[in-house]
Amino acid sequence: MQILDGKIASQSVKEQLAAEVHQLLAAGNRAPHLAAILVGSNGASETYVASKVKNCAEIGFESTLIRLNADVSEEELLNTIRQLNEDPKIDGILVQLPLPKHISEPKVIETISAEKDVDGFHPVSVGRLVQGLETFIPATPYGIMLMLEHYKIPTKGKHAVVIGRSNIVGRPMSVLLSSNHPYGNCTVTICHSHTPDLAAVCRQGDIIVAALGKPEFVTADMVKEGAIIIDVGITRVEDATAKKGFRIKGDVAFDQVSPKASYITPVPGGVGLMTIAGLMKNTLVAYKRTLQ
Ligand SMILES: NC(=O)C1=CN([C@@H]2O[C@H](COP(=O)(O)OP(=O)(O)OC[C@H]3O[C@@H](n4cnc5c(N)ncnc54)[C@H](OP(=O)(O)O)[C@@H]3O)[C@@H](O)[C@H]2O)C=CC1
Ligand SMILES: Nc1nc(=O)c2c([nH]1)NC[C@@H]1CN(c3ccc(C(=O)N[C@@H](CCC(=O)O)C(=O)O)cc3)C=[N+]21
Repeated sequence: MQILDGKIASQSVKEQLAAEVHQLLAAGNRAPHLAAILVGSNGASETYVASKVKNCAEIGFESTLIRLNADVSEEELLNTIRQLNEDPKIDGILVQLPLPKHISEPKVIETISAEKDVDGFHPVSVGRLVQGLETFIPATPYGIMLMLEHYKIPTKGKHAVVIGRSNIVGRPMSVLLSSNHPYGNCTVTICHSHTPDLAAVCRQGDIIVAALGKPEFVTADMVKEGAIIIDVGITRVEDATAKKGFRIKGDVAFDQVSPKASYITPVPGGVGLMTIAGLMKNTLVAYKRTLQ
């Protein structure tokens, strides 16, 4: 069993990005610039956005964090996005999800200019992904592909079982794994809450991507010997003995599943870090298009 270390793999991606930014700056160009919008304050979202801002600084990107109150009107949020769309100094725009209930997420996502949609959530980006055209790939599935690439794990011809069909993880993941991509060409089964006998489906998986948001859902009896296990889940579970009063748990029962796996991603320290690397790569692409 080998652990797929998100720290090592994301560091390698970020070093490549930093080197590229260094060259661009030396040639007299401005720095790539990511704008992140955070509506309200939610502990987990705060952590992710802070991490995105910190990663931008590490690789030489500029970033702007725009904080809006939880009771901001939908129109005000849309206007903020429109201003960023028009701003030539901004290359990528990200609106942290989830949003408060009174705001329509699809409306917000469609308002972001497709050229700056570094999250890859815009219908144009999704359509291009499905058609196999060049596009912004949603950061988490992109990060998983980068992880497979870093560790050179062959996927061709394998049966991949993806648990979860969300727009941000499960659905785009299933599209990528089934696509004609160097780390795709899998036969994919996508599962959700109406899948009968999920355990039996999982046991057929040479690769399992767990993205359902239920801590330690995938247990050893659901996993084929030698399977590749990608754990996307991030759930904060209260734990009085932990430093911050909570622990982060993945969707896979790591201790019992890891002895059966050929490769497995830990949580934390796995897919989450690759997600940020994917976002940074998308931002650099958006930036480079503005130079042409
Ligand atoms: N590491 C990272 O970078 C990221 C981690 N995450 C984490 O990944 C997890 C999933 O996130 P996200 O996709 O946004 O979550 P959603 O809640 O949007 O989607 C969850 C999906 O899992 C399915 N599901 C839920 N329960 C079951 C079940 N018992 N059996 C089978 N399928 C089930 C749902 O089915 P149905 O559609 O039928 O409701 C749904 O399709 C969360 O823990 C989240 O925090 C998310 C983004 C990035
Ligand atoms: N518009 C939008 N884009 C997103 O990409 C997006 C989003 N909304 N909403 C929420 C999810 C979640 N997400 C994560 C990013 C980084 C880690 C991450 O860095 N995890 C680390 C640290 C975990 C921790 O300490 O909390 C790890 O797994 O080791 C996790 C999860 C991005 N998301």
